[in-house]
Amino acid sequence: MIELVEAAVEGRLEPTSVRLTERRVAIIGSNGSGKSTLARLVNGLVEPTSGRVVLDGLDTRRDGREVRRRVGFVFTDPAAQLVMPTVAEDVALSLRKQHRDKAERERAVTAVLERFGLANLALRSVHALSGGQRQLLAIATVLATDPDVLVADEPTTLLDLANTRRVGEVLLGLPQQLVLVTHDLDLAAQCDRALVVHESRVAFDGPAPTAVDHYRALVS
Ligand SMILES: Nc1ncnc2c1ncn2[C@@H]1O[C@H](COP(=O)(O)OP(=O)(O)OP(=O)(O)O)[C@@H](O)[C@H]1O
Repeated sequence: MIELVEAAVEGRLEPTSVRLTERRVAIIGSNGSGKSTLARLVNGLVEPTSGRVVLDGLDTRRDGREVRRRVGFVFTDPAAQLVMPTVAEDVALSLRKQHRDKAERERAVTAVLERFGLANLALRSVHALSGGQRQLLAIATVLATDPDVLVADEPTTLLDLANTRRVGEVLLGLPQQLVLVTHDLDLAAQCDRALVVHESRVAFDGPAPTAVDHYRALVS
């Protein structure tokens, strides 16, 4: 469970208290409203300047390292997190701690790539992938570490319609808890709960379709 207790980031997010237990939680709202700040609080990338953020009993400020091990983060631009020359090497890098044995690691890499429909691209340079393939790979490398929670910050913003659907389906179908910051209101509406962030505070929190309507009304 993710819990924010009066968690605030000065100038970016007013004191916010929420308990997130649903499997798929969307965060929507205008540019600069505080969505990324809220999402980054969850994995300790941003620390609260007051209040606290707790993940399954772990305080993000006190237990930052353990929190980051349990919470995977996917960025808008997958290039930011793909560091190895080939697709297979990139997945292998994120599996190096779980599988120290090389043969075992290679089997695990194959399994991850198959799960995401990337097996035929294993030897491809990460620079020679389409945007959608690259984002799927970024998600695959994060999930390879088996996090309890996945936070994705506008993961479909750079993608075309088909890839937005594909990545959306992958994310919404995950067994892990998902915190999804998105401007894609169709995607947000499919979540189990959505928060509307407006002018640095949570202006609405409830069922996702209702939250989408609330956001539309706010900006109309
Ligand atoms: N590293 C930072 N240091 C200081 N202020 C920041 C930092 N990052 C963002 N901000 C400010 O905090 C506020 C909220 O930003 P945030 O990135 O959380 O918004 P957002 O809702 O995710 O926006 P967008 O949809 O444009 O990505 C903005 O006013 C922004 O300028």
